[in-house]
Amino acid sequence: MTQSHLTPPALPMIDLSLLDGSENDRQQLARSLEQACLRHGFFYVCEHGIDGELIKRVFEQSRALFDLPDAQKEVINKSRSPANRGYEPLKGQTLEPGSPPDLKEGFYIGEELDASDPRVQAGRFNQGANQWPATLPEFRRTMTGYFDALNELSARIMSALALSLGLDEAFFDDFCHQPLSTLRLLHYPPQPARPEPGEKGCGAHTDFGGITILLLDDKPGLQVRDPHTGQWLDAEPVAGAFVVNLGDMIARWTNDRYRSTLHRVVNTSGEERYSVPFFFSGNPDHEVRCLPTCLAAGDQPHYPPTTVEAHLMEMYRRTYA
Ligand SMILES: O=C(O)CCC(=O)C(=O)O
Ligand SMILES: [Fe+2]
Repeated sequence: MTQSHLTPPALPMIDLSLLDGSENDRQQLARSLEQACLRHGFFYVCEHGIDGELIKRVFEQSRALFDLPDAQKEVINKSRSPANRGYEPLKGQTLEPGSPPDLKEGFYIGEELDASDPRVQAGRFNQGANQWPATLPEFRRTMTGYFDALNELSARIMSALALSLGLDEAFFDDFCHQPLSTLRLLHYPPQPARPEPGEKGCGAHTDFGGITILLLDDKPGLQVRDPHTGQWLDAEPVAGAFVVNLGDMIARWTNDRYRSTLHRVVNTSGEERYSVPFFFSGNPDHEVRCLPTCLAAGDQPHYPPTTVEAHLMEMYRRTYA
């Protein structure tokens, strides 16, 4: 056994199967999730029910995509898509203002909506068709299967979050209905021997939306800033578990009781690193407002109500400005 197996993970582990257990189990889940959200806003989730074979295929297809010749990736460049779907080249995003561009390439997938869908006709934010790689026959089916599975998993995690906040488990059902979700494939080449000052795989940032479910390969690199000590913790991959983190919307719901947490990636593994974040942002029309259980008597909400769509548009505007 190597040393890393003996070191407990830096972040708490949440067993999601407790959601289907006894009342005691559900209380245990609620309390451990509450602690995880208050302490880090970042945690591992195991017993999540997602098929390991599907996860294997997602990584295979992701690798195959990034291995395509540049010319084939260019044909499906994200800049050709009104819904922000497709390929984002290396250094295409700068998540940490003032730092060099991120040393990663990416690929964005969302719900497949054709031009006749009312949401597309109305020009709603990020809604539309995907751009699929023509030369990878298994890619679309694999990613669509994973996308659907993670929408369901997200809804379960939202139920658990509701319990952790003293709410009915169905509280977020309206939020979870017809959600706006983004599946993002990422590839981080090894950092160059002499990186630019401040150069990272992914600059320090918080995620915009509701929750993020992050699938990691076996390479380290993800670092999470401890909100209480300011230290950067290494979030090592744990086989069979996802990393889940709270996005910026959570502060609006909870009046800053739960917060999103800064994180970044520095791929010093010396090898290629692949990860697959899934951003669950919920129903675009859902109104995000201070939760009844998060407003003590005499307190005022720190944020005015907004909608999911308005919140996301504002966050995108700031990052890609
Ligand atoms: O690759 C990772 O481990 C993290 C990616 C991430 O934070 C993001 O895409 O928002
Ligand atoms: Fe992130």
